[in-house]
Amino acid sequence: MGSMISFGRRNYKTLLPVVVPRSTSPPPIRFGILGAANIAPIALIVPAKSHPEVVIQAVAARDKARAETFAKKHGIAKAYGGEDGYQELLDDPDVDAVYNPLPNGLHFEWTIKALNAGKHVLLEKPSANTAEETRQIFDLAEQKGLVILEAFHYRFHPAIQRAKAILDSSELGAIKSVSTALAVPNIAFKENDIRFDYSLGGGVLMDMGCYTINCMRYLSSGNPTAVIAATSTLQAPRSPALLKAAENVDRRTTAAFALPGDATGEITCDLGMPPRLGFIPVWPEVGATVECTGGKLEVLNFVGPSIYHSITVTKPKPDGKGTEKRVEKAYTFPADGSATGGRVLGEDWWSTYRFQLEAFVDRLRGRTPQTWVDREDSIANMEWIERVYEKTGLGSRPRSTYVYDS
Ligand SMILES: NC(=O)C1=CN([C@@H]2O[C@H](COP(=O)(O)OP(=O)(O)OC[C@H]3O[C@@H](n4cnc5c(N)ncnc54)[C@H](OP(=O)(O)O)[C@@H]3O)[C@@H](O)[C@H]2O)C=CC1
Ligand SMILES: O=C1OC[C@@H](O)[C@H](O)[C@H]1O
Repeated sequence: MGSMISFGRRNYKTLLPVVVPRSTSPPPIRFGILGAANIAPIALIVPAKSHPEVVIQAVAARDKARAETFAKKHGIAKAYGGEDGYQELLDDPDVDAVYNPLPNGLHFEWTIKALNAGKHVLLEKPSANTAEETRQIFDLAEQKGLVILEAFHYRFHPAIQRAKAILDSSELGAIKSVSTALAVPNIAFKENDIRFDYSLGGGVLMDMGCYTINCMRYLSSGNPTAVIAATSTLQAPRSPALLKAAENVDRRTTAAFALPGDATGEITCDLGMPPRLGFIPVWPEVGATVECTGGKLEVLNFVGPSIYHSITVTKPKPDGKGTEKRVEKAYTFPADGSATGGRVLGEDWWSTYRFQLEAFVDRLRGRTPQTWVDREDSIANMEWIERVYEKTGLGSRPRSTYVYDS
């Protein structure tokens, strides 16, 4: 009963946070959003309400009326729209940082344009269509002295960091295998979703697979040494009009990896699991399992842990007779400040996105963020996405045709 109440309280506060007063000195960082994307409220607009140093200043949409409606709904001062709307937002001197939640295939072009306009960028995952594009994005950001972050929000939450700390301690011994999964039922996305359009960088490996690869790499503290096998099931839209867009688009992909130290890795991602027996709805699957020489660690809901999660450790009993289980939750960082450089950081209702925003702002302000997803991490993640696509035979998503003067 108690945990039901805290579940309700936590999630209520996440969705409807108390709006805190904005800082005056220094003035808040003013964000502009490229596209009236579905994810923008959850990933930035709501988290910003409880951050005193952030203001959502502008939104741009291809359709001006859509931008205006979105701006009105979310209390955003400026709305840009039409053919030049995105660029006008980038050229706005009242915008300091840009959130880029465009379709994957447009991440490269609009992040390069944002950096060239002198804006810091919070960039949605996956960072681009290819590792080479990701490298160019980070090169330009470094050259310009701007902050760029691939929005792997779950990495900023205490839950995944606690799981990693258990693995890094001597408690469970060496890692033997890591498997990660992210799969949703076929009612989650419509057939015409950007995720099913190859020309926009679609495919489950890009969308959900980027998390499963990232989490596998994070928990195993390194990069795979090889893709052993990979298989995809293609998206098969019922509407003939969508067949062309869905060409080369994987709906489900599984892959097996060799990991350092003779360990193995496995990922599963699915954007449209069919109902069992054709009519029984299936539950989403969001988990990570790590088998170690001295036990097992399981993380339930590593992607959205602020909603609910569990970290389960199973290991042999000290007397060797059977196993014992321990279940942990980590909605906050340890009170002793051991994970946060001595400072008190966050609330139990902070979402992954709120923790991420804190880190992004810290970096912009010259403070040390609690954690970070750095250049090499983002590049390697794209590299392994491409290697899996190579193994499935589907090939990387199309390289951007955008050419800029570097
Ligand atoms: N961090 C997270 O938890 C999540 C991240 N994401 C990532 O965010 C990005 C957007 O996802 P999501 O919000 O679900 O997608 P949406 O389809 O809701 O948003 C994409 C936006 O892109 C704009 N756009 C520009 N050009 C095109 C085009 N040719 N076709 C379609 N849209 C276009 C649209 O903006 P306009 O308003 O101008 O029409 C639209 O609002 C993806 O990269 C995805 O991987 C998504 C969900 C969760
Ligand atoms: O968090 C997420 O879950 C659903 C996905 O389709 C989305 O793109 C991803 O970021």
